[in-house]
Amino acid sequence: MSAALTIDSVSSGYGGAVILREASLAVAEGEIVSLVGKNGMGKSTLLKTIMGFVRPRAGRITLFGADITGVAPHLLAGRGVSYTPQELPLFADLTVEENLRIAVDDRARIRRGVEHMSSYFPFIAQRLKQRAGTLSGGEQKMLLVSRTLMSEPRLLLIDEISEGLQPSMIERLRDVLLAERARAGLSLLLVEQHVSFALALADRYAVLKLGEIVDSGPAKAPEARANVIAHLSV
Ligand SMILES: Nc1ncnc2c1ncn2[C@@H]1O[C@H](COP(=O)(O)OP(=O)(O)OP(=O)(O)O)[C@@H](O)[C@H]1O
Repeated sequence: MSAALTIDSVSSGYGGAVILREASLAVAEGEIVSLVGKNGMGKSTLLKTIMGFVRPRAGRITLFGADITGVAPHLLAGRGVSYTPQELPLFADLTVEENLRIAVDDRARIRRGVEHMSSYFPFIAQRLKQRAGTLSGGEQKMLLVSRTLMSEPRLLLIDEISEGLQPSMIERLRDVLLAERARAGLSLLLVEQHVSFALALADRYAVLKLGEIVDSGPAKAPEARANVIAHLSV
């Protein structure tokens, strides 16, 4: 399997603070990797460094074989990667439909995309004219995931999407992301605190501790859950 993403000995940080310390991780094409770790270990920083919001100080990042180390975020758009940050970047005053249109500019694709996403999240078809800011927190997250999927990324980076979601929404989200992987061969790097969701969705987990990947393994191995919980509790 060829790599969708490789992070090779990448260091980065903010001002004088070094956060990522020669972190290395790869996501194969079609693979789902869950990145777990305690608060403040650098998980979001890793995603932001991949996306060029934080400049790498050392190391190399490749996307589908092309070197993207230090490439600015706006230049990454159109290269098949899509990023869902922890903060919800929706336009609160725009309608559901207008928010979805941001992902695609072709009318036929918008129509097909809205239909497809509504098959996953029926509220979308029912609330196309509702302002996004008036949706519930969970619905806003589903709208954001829909918008991201409508851009048909080959690699999706998602930061803590399960936070604040009720169990049935989390299960729905897991099913949707697995369905999209099966349908479109999507690769996924997921930052997650919700261990059950992280392992149920992923092929592989990786643990980030003080800016380094300190453990990784198959997510469905019998010992995976205990390993991850041990890392999160010490
Ligand atoms: N813009 C910033 N400027 C300075 N320091 C920052 C900035 N963003 C994050 N940090 C610091 O970098 C460290 C890693 O933060 P990061 O958000 O990457 O961790 P995380 O593992 O995603 O944590 P959490 O699980 O709490 O979201 C933290 O100490 C944080 O305070």
